[in-house]
Amino acid sequence: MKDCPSDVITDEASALPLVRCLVENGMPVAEVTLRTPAALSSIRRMCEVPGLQVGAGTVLTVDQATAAVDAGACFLVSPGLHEDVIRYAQSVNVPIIPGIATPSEMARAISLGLDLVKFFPAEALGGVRLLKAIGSVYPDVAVMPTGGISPSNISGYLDLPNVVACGGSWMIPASELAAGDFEEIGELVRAASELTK
Ligand SMILES: O=C(O)C(=O)C[C@H](O)[C@H](O)COP(=O)(O)O
Repeated sequence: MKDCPSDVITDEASALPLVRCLVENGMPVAEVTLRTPAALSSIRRMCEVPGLQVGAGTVLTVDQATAAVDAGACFLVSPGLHEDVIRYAQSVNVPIIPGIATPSEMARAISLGLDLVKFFPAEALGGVRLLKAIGSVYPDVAVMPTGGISPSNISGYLDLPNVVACGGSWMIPASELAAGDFEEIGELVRAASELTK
């Protein structure tokens, strides 16, 4: 099964019910983006619950990376190649998945010792067509596309041999999360995890 992590939390009170909802509906990995003041405390609370691997996303600086690791994040995700963040993650042995958008950035990622990158923002860049072309020349680097992925286009990505996971926020809509509608979120999560089997 390829995993599909996701995404933004604005209120740490949502963290624990969200973890239960993700785990019960077959989602073993979640990325909490560091885009809200509640992100770090949410990561901390989510990590207390077994059954879910919680990572931090939108990690742009070494300070953020350090805080995320201190909060318990077991992987880090960045939108681009932040070399100081990559070196920090490597120095503390925490998996880092930085974003690449071109063959040159892929080459740079390889020279930094990476064998897993994010392809971001996937749909805006050219989607499956561009990723297939990049994968044909860098087949040994595993890729996690994110950005604009949805139930209508995810299978095209998952079918590519170098794609090991996809990320997306569609299964946790902000309005449902704010309203605490974990029934609806659960349905979307279950449907998403079915898509990856
Ligand atoms: O900044 C990062 O490190 C990220 O991981 C970005 C997220 O992957 C995308 O924001 C998800 O994109 P959507 O599914 O289109 O909402």
